[in-house]
Amino acid sequence: MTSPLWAAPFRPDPVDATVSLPGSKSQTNRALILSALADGPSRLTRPLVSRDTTLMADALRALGTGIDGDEDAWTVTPGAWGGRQEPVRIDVGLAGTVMRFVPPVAALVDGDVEIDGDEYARQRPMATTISSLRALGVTIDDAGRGTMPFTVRGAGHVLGGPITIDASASSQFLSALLLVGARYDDGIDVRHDGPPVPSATHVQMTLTELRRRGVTVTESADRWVVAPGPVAAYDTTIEPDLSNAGAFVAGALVTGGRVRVRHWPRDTDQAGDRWREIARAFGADVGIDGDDLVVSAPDTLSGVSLDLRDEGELTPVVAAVAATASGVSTLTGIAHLRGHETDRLAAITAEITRMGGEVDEHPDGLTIHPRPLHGAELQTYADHRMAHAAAVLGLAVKDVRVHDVATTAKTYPGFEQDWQRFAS
Ligand SMILES: O=C(O)C1=C[C@@H](OP(=O)(O)O)[C@@H](O)[C@H](O)C1
Ligand SMILES: C=C(OP(=O)(O)O)C(=O)O
Repeated sequence: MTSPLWAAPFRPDPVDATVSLPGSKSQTNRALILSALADGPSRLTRPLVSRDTTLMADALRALGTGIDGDEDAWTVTPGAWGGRQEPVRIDVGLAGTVMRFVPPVAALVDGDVEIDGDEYARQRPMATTISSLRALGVTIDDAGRGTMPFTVRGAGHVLGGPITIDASASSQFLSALLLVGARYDDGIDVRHDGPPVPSATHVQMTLTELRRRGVTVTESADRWVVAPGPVAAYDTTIEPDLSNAGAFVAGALVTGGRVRVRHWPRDTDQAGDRWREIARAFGADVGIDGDDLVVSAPDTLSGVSLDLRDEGELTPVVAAVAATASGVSTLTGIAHLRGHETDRLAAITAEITRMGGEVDEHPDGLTIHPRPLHGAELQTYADHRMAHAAAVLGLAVKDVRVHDVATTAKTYPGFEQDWQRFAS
């Protein structure tokens, strides 16, 4: 079900706001997976409670994990992996982390686990998940589709060992195997063969989270080795989601304003930390004040030239800012965004064009030209980040109405209310 048309708040003068963000999706879902595989209970403080993380928690519960608590903290109690289990069906929604991270874990139960998701999820790339599990000896029934729905017929354990995959369509194929690898009999030794793996920051986050839990993982060019062994229980506090913070930084940029983002972590693997460099590239003044990030926009935004391969998820909001800049912007390294929640390169091009903007769509990027923009009804394609981009454009340009802003609940329930407050 989609939400009614939303009149995005317009702000003709500079915003000056302070915001606090909900927790990181990528950290929460990694912490859930690793806690479910651990040798004892773990506590997650300030987890993100959103559609993607609820789907992950429900998936792990279906596989025997105990997850209890409230919005402030969850306790994750691992089940006994390897036991016989009745057939279950897992709903992955449109969550890449759930659809790619859960099947290699489902292979550890002795029983059938059906994996399916939203209608559009069936179009997201999944062939590498299916072929890599098959190469590791796991039986998968996908009726020859190479996409969802499919059934993992787990045997209670996975041999693991050496495997070669092509993770160029999504880093999540690689992270998925690394996250579970310690619990495979021989660990996992993954080689990547293909065009570059995107989202290096997310792969780094996977390695950091494994090491925090005592897992031995080594990396060299295009090869990652996880030793078999226990995953230590680990209590963790989830950082604020910096990719979602990007919408607010962008809101300050497009209005010539200022934003203070509370509790910006000093040392983080989050892709959104790149916003510090991105805001500077647009001409902003960016500083750390105590625990906070403070971004002050220039009077006129410069065009930017950015390779976003390692932080592709930032692209829709970066593109929205670029559409309001005074110069041409080029965003490159992002062919893999065509397999995200929607084909984001096509979606960004269509929506900015709808407002009178001009975008050249390339196989692996976008060129965005400075053009006067006008109000329009913007589509969001069940994509939370297209909704954030639409909100940013609506702040800068009068009369923007947005279809299905509620899709932001994928990673940020309450976005609409927080944005309204930010804009007023
Ligand atoms: O591992 C993760 O948490 C993610 C990895 C990235 O996926 P891709 O490599 O498919 O872009 C990113 O875009 C996604 O939002 C989250
Ligand atoms: C690509 C994204 O999500 P997912 O985890 O569904 O791949 C995203 O959040 O931008």
